[in-house]
Amino acid sequence: MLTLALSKGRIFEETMPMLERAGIRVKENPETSRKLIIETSHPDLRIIIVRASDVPTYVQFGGADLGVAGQDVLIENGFEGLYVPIDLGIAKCRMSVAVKQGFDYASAVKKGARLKVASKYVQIARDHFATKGVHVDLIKLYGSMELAPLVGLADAIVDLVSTGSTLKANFLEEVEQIQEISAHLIVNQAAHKRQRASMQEFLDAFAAAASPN
Ligand SMILES: Nc1ncnc2c1ncn2[C@@H]1O[C@H](COP(=O)(O)OP(=O)(O)OP(=O)(O)O)[C@@H](O)[C@H]1O
Ligand SMILES: O=P(O)(O)OC[C@H]1O[C@H](OP(=O)(O)OP(=O)(O)O)[C@H](O)[C@@H]1O
Repeated sequence: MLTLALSKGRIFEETMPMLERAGIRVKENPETSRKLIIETSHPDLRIIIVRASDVPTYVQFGGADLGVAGQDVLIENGFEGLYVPIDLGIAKCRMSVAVKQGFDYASAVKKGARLKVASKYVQIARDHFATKGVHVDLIKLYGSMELAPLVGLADAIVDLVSTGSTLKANFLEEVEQIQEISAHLIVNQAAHKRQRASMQEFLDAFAAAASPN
């Protein structure tokens, strides 16, 4: 039996069609069921439902053999113990820097100002500003990052952007794109070595269903 870790919401919704293309049906809908372990129509595959940011942890420590996680979560978590074989091309968005409309980010950077940056993605933010040579004070948040510049908590945020409508609704603007993000299949390295044959069927199914960039 192999265990696949998924998070509720867009990762689950966008992974389902991939499994269905391989003829695998999931027996419960996590949006309506309270169950955290869900059987599939495949006798050798079950799904566990965890927080998006916990998917790499479950896979890394063997609580799951496989998982689907965004690159944002992977970069923040680190890749230790993980094999990342397939860019699934789902949950596509980008990691960006955003500021309050009217804040002159370019000249603040040019002047060498020290910026207060709020983000859930502190590792990505730290690396980005270090590469640019910009001094920042990082403020770790767990959600609603868009609020931080509006109430004076931060000059800028580092967050995911897709349509841009969340930024627009909160009078923010995207001033820098850090990187494109999509969800990847991740595999426990030890499980991959041990169970290569039984895993290959699922790796092939995901590879066939993936639509990478
Ligand atoms: N607006 C978006 N459009 C497309 N993909 C997105 C968007 N926002 C996030 N994602 C991607 O989908 C993944 C899962 O996002 P989701 O919103 O389900 O979890 P989360 O709320 O960020 O995680 P957690 O519950 O752990 O805080 C993210 O890690 C990211 O890779
Ligand atoms: O550019 P947009 O299309 O508006 O998407 C961007 C929003 O999407 C993500 O939030 P998400 O939708 O995951 O909100 P949630 O974490 O509250 O579910 C992200 O944190 C942004 O707030």
